[in-house]
Amino acid sequence: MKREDVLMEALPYIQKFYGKTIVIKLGGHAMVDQSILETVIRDAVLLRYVGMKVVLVHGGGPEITAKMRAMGKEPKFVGGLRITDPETLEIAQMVLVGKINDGIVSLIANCGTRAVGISGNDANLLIARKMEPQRVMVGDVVQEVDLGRVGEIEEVDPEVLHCLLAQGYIPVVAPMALDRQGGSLNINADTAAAEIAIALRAFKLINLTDVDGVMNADRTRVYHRLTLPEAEAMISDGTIAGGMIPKLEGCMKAVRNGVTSAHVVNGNREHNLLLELFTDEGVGTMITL
Ligand SMILES: Nc1ncnc2c1ncn2[C@@H]1O[C@H](COP(=O)(O)OP(=O)(O)O)[C@@H](O)[C@H]1O
Ligand SMILES: CC(=O)N[C@@H](CCC(=O)OP(=O)(O)O)C(=O)O
Repeated sequence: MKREDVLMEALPYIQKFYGKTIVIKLGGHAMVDQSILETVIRDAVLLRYVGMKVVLVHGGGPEITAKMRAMGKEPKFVGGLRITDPETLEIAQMVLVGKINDGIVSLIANCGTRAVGISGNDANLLIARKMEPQRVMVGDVVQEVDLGRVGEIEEVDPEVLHCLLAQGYIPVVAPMALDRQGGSLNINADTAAAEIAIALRAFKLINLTDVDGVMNADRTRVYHRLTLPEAEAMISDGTIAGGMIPKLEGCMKAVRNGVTSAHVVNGNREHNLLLELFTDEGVGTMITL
């Protein structure tokens, strides 16, 4: 395809998305290569300059895991959620807020754009309550597992994001929340991104991760489009596992609550964000009603 054709293919999409809000979730597994991360950030800045309101929500699971191991702690997950004792909460806060959030803001600044890093703790953005113990199968027996300081989002106050977007800043959000007593809770970043997309009445939620999209059970095929019933069936029959569970559940909740489409895209391939948004065929999985 000629270079001018590429630009012309993008035009109807640029027109359609102009002025719309897009929430981009940057998964920890999509941030392992610094040079690719830099291209993702440049793509996000481009979206901002073609008129979209861009909000970034980031994860950092692999880095939290690495830091825990370095401190002699073995991470444990239930349904893709990290069991978070008080020490793990401190590590998560340090990694997510102190390191990753700050790093993304700096990368955006390097692209000549102003970003503001916040966490869900700021300005009542995310209010959560401690998650109820989860039932898990251990052998043939159902056991209840307390996840510790893991939060379930109860309320989102998007005012701070509206203010930042109106002033032209790119908000960069770390997935923490406060409970009603002012204590911090660890929030899965996919869930945080979905709730923020809903509260902002975003047009799109894009999940950047390390696989080409939602795949079948033996991981040989990527689904380019999924409806809610299809996605639900894949969760029930166990095709969806680990970190993909909160991701797909977040996408489904977003779509059920007014977000036009939610996407799962491989963020480890350069410019996939632009290709998903601005080409006819896209590159990942698009989830719609
Ligand atoms: N059906 C599925 N299709 C694609 N990926 C899946 C599926 N089920 C589980 N996964 C796993 O989900 C992972 C992505 O979730 P996660 O590790 O939490 O990523 P991130 O850190 O980007 O949020 C993939 O690397 C893959 O191993
Ligand atoms: C409760 C819970 O699991 N919180 C996540 C927060 C970070 C995250 O979600 O990072 P990814 O997007 O890279 O997976 C965690 O501690 O790993």
